[in-house]
Amino acid sequence: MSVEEYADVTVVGAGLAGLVAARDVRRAGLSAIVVEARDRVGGRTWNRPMPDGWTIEAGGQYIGPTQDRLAALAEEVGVETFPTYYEGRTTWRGARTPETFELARPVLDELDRLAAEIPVEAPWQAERAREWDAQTLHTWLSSRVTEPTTMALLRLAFSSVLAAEADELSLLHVLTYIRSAGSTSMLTDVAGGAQERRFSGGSHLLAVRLAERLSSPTGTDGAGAMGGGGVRLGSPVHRIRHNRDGAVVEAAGRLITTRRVIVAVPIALADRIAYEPALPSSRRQLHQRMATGVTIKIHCRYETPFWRADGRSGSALSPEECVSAVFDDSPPDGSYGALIGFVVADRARALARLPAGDRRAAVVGSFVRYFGRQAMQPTHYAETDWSTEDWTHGCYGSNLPPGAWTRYGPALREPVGAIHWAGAETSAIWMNYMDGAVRSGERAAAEVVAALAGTPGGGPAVQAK
Ligand SMILES: Cc1cc2nc3c(=O)[nH]c(=O)nc-3n(C[C@H](O)[C@H](O)[C@H](O)COP(=O)(O)OP(=O)(O)OC[C@H]3O[C@@H](n4cnc5c(N)ncnc54)[C@H](O)[C@@H]3O)c2cc1C
Repeated sequence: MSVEEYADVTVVGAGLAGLVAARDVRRAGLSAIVVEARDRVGGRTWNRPMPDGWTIEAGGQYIGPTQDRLAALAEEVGVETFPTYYEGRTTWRGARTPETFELARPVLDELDRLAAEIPVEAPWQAERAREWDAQTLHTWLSSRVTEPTTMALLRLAFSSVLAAEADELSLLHVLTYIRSAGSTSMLTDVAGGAQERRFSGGSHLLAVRLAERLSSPTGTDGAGAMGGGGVRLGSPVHRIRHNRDGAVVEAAGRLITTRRVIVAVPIALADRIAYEPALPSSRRQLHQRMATGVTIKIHCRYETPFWRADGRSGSALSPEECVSAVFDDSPPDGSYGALIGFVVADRARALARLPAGDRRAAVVGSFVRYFGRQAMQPTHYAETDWSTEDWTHGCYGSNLPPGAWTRYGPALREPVGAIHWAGAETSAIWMNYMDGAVRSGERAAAEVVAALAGTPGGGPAVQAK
């Protein structure tokens, strides 16, 4: 027996995108139910409790300049930020020549110039869209860079940002990504870039507090009355029956009749839901091409941030190490030391094939080569392999291979009857980032509210049974 419910709007997915969409729908006086597969909210933001009593920020954690919608949300729910520790020198490991970094600069500048030609809302309409979408980032880099260490550096920069190798990515996708963030340096930098600040208590608090407000029995969020609804955990949606006027959303143990649906899940996961009638072919094909990145996030905790005494920032990079990017993740008071490391793309695929003991040895080995023998014995060690998370499949976000943006890009945000699309992947600004997730939720809610304005309520045209 399923629980039968009604809501003006049903949101699939209680990540930041879905929760923000529900907030805005309810602010417009409509009811909204958020249906979430996991037994927690937050999706790719996650204060993950570890068995030995510590908590790690396993998912997205940084906020930077121009991420204004995320900043506004943090202010609204009372979560403060603090600067990422970045004093001292960055540690580099790997072959380099005196020109390695110098030769990369003009290449990055050219990418920034090309990205500026992209219409942010419609990359497929760029004048050179077909030409750029017909090649991988690697093909393009190979036509510009002959010096091997510069090539390795550039491949490292993009694999760190997109969690995919340069030969997996359409050049148009990479340019779209750069355009959506503003520039390559916005993507890669700590100071002045996307890694500039962290959230006190973790970014997961944003989702937790939003969900608390949505579930509040008083039905208010401090900004005026809200429509009813709430968040239903442990309810994976497996089917949506829909037409122009409404839908029935079927989740484990639930049947929700609704006037509009907002699907706010990673695009690859949107394909796990059955749609009746079937989605248009362009939308379906987009689902099948938008592949998640591959990342294993590492946390190592130490008694002290010992690298600081050595004049090191705790940031480290290497095209040769298993852990190719590292940051200081210690608390603001430095009361203990913490490093986070990112194992991405081909390195993550290789690491995931090893048994647990060998994985730890490979990861800690990288930290030791970066910071010396003191890194050998972390007091705590954790890996989060997002590819094994059944309701995420990979991270940080999703990417398109050659030929997909120009063929299927227009389907990215186009509603299908009563179904609207949100999620960080659908944002024109800060695509694949938390800020993009917030923006996408706001956009999808505005679409739905506009679509329902002036239409009579009282139940959809699709029957529950
Ligand atoms: C390791 C890592 C590091 C990152 N670093 C950063 C960073 O520093 N800064 C930054 O801005 N971004 C970062 N990101 C990306 C950022 O976390 C995401 O872009 C953002 O959180 C996505 O939010 P979302 O709501 O679009 O999707 P999600 O958070 O993925 O939410 C989707 C929700 O839908 C649920 N779901 C899926 N399928 C179903 C179904 N069938 N039925 C019901 N529910 C379903 C999922 O369980 C999930 O809760 C990082 C991500 C990861 C994983």
